Amino acid sequence: MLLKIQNTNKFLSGNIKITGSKSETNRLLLLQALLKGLTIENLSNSDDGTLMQKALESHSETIDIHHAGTAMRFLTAYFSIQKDRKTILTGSKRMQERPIGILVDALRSLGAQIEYLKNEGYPPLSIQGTTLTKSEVTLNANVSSQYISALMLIGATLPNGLTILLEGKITSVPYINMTLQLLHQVGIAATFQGQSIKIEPAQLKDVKKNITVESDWSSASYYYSLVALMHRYKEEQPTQITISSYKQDSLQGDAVLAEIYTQLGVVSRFEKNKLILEVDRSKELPELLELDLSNSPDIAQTIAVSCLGLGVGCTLTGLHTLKIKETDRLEALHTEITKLGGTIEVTDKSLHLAKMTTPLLQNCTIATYHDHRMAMAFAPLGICVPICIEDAGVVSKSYPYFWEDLKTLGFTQEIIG
Ligand SMILES: O=C(O)C1=C[C@@H](OP(=O)(O)O)[C@@H](O)[C@H](O)C1
Ligand SMILES: C=C(OP(=O)(O)O)C(=O)O
Repeated sequence: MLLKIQNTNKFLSGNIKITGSKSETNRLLLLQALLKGLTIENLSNSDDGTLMQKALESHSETIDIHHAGTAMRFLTAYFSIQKDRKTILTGSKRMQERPIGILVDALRSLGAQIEYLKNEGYPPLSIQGTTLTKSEVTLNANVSSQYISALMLIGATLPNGLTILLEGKITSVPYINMTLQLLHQVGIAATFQGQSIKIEPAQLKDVKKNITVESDWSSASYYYSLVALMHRYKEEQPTQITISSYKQDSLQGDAVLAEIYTQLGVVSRFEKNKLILEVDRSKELPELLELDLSNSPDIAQTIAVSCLGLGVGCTLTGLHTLKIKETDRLEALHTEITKLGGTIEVTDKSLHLAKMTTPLLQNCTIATYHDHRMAMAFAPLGICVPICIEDAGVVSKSYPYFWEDLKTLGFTQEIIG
């Protein structure tokens, strides 16, 4: 579906309800499968969450998790400990290009029986469930934190618990802390200090616990971007978006958005569990925004596109994980920002966008490369120029109602192909 979107009113007001964090959802679903008695509210309605839930309920030998990175990594660990069960875990073409060797090596060193069915180091995997007998593992922590979270989630089921020793600079640290906090919430003792994580063994009986998932901050980023772009328009244009349900003490690292976007003229405040976003037109925008996003890689595309639309230059570093996500996000940003008239340079771990001084090119068609965040990151530019988004349905990976929600904010949408 090729979607042409724009917001000619230059008017932005509305209330948006976003469902639970997909990261928290997929951790809690796995813990629920191990613990029983755990109930979860405000689950993510994302494809990734639904696929995870179905995979955990399935009795089939072959399980296809499509594009869901967390499901692939977390379920590799989960099926490794399902004694006497054989599982073939596969995913989309892109998933078969996303490396998993570090996690497989770590699980094998603990006693897991995992074989590669196609390419060494990549899904699909054949997993023969067994009891993992060892209790200490060392792995490289600089490629994906999901490998570490996967081990943490099953750690308490091992007879002697699990000590995870991390080598190198740890990436996406808030996601590891999220896993740690959720383990604590379900009563599993765990610590994370320096380069070492320790999970105590636990009797995984009925926990009788109800957890309400906070809404997804990565999804909230597109509204921060929209409000920031209103900085371009005159004083009289009302701008207020309320999004719910959020917490001031979030487990999600992407909550750092609130702080980052103050630099781009967005003021956000809490009213109970509602987050109210407004534009601060008196804010003088920087010439250049410099950020290290190694702790919040999923908001890199949103921020780069906000800067493009606002005519702010940006240097984003700590982006080494972007090349192995749903697409090579650095290359994808390079191609699509160039189409709009921007000047951008990328390396394998950073990007630099020059301050744009000419208007954005109109009616560009943005390719999305099977990446939900490419579609959603570029959509807010519809407040500046008419823009076409290719394969718009791709948003369902994390935010299936994104286009409907955008419509309620006055965006017109026309399917043109
Ligand atoms: O653990 C998680 O829920 C996630 C961790 C991050 O991945 P990396 O650790 O691979 O950067 C993030 O990009 C992804 O969307 C979700
Ligand atoms: C990278 C992402 O997801 P995953 O790695 O879980 O596929 C994402 O949602 O941006």
